[in-house]
Amino acid sequence: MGKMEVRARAPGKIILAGEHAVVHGSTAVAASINLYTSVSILFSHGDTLKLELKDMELEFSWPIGKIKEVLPGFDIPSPSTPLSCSSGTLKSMEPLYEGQNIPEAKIALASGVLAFMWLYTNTQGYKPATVTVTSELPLGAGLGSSAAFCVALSGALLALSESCELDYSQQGWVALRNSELDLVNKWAFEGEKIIHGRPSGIDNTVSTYGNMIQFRSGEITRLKANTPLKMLITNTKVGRNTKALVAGVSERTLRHPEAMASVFKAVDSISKDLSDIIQTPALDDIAATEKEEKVEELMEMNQGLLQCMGVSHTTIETVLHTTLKYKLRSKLTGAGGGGCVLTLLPTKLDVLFLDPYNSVLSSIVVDKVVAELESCGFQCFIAGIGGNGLEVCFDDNAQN
Ligand SMILES: Nc1ncnc2c1ncn2[C@@H]1O[C@H](COP(=O)(O)OP(=O)(O)OP(=O)(O)O)[C@@H](O)[C@H]1O
Ligand SMILES: C[C@@](O)(CCO)CC(=O)[O-]
Ligand SMILES: [Mg+2]
Repeated sequence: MGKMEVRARAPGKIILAGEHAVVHGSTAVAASINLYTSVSILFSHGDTLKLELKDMELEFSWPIGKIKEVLPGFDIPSPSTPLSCSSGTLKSMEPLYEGQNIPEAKIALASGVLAFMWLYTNTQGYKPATVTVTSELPLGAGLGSSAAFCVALSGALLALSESCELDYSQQGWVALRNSELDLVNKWAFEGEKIIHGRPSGIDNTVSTYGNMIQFRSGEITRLKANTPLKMLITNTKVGRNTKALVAGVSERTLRHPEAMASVFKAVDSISKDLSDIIQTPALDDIAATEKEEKVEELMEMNQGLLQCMGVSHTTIETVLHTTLKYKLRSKLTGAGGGGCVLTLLPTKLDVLFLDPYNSVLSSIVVDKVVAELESCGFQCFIAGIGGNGLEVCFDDNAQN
């Protein structure tokens, strides 16, 4: 007997080094953060498929007949065979959101809705259901909201399909087996392609498996972090979309192939150095401080190269200058063009974390820099780094 209901949650991420260059074959390093996107699916007996995006107060509803018309051929879904959505199929899916009145300001959501529809029909066919999405992640801000959405959705869909053999009696959040995570990751990548155009796969991979990873051309190395990194995250609140930024870097690469190849090669070395440093244990406080200084320097170098790629922004530059006044180094994270910036908080600042969600900072320096950044209209927070990846829950009573 299959299960009727499931919830899945997947984390967002920060990229410590290597964004954009990773699309062109360089190494990158990323870690999960403790902010999640959750998807719940409840099969129903009606003849509609509903998608509720709770945070945006948006609700989509399609008669099953309409879905069959637009996306024929999924009467027998094949959840164990990840399939790419061709550009022709994407085009033919447009009528699905045309009648749904997406407000102009939220039009970027259309690609997320199409990714949903592709993943749903491929794994569940035309079953009526209500799918509910909630997220703690800011959308389009560099923290991997698109990947967390695709991973949580693929996780929930596969957990309800025959390709997963799960023990439904388990209580609370449970992890899937590695082979199942591999399948979720492949499906989430297909969703990311619909949203991003040309994703490297790093975001969905770190969201699926969690912790910290080194990633190069689809090859994953799970890192054993021996360095506790504390990062301040500043959201410039300037909206942007990853697809356009990734395309912009590719165009620059076509115009200046040799120069950009050198930039990507430099980023590759930075990511590898960073990965080595993170994995080497520090034997005493002096060694720990030296390691942090190297991390800071590598972040600063990576930021310079991101500027070469054309993905910085005046607000990002403001964050860099503001933090530098306090001798703190920063770099953009994710696709740039606005979005979030990371600032390393060295342990010597003696930062105290009392609560992972509402972190209370004891450091005078951090208090001052946060106040100055917030006076510019930015939003600062500290997230836990390197936690679990995708988890699912069949326990109807569990709320969190
Ligand atoms: N909770 C969600 N519900 C529906 N769609 C979502 C959700 N989260 C993300 N998306 C889709 O992903 C898009 C944002 O993805 P985008 O890749 O541009 O930014 P990001 O993933 O937040 O940042 P980055 O890719 O730099 O890490 C949204 O416009 C929407 O289409
Ligand atoms: C900009 C990018 O490198 C990271 C976005 O988080 C795109 C990708 O790797 O898919
Ligand atoms: Mg994204």
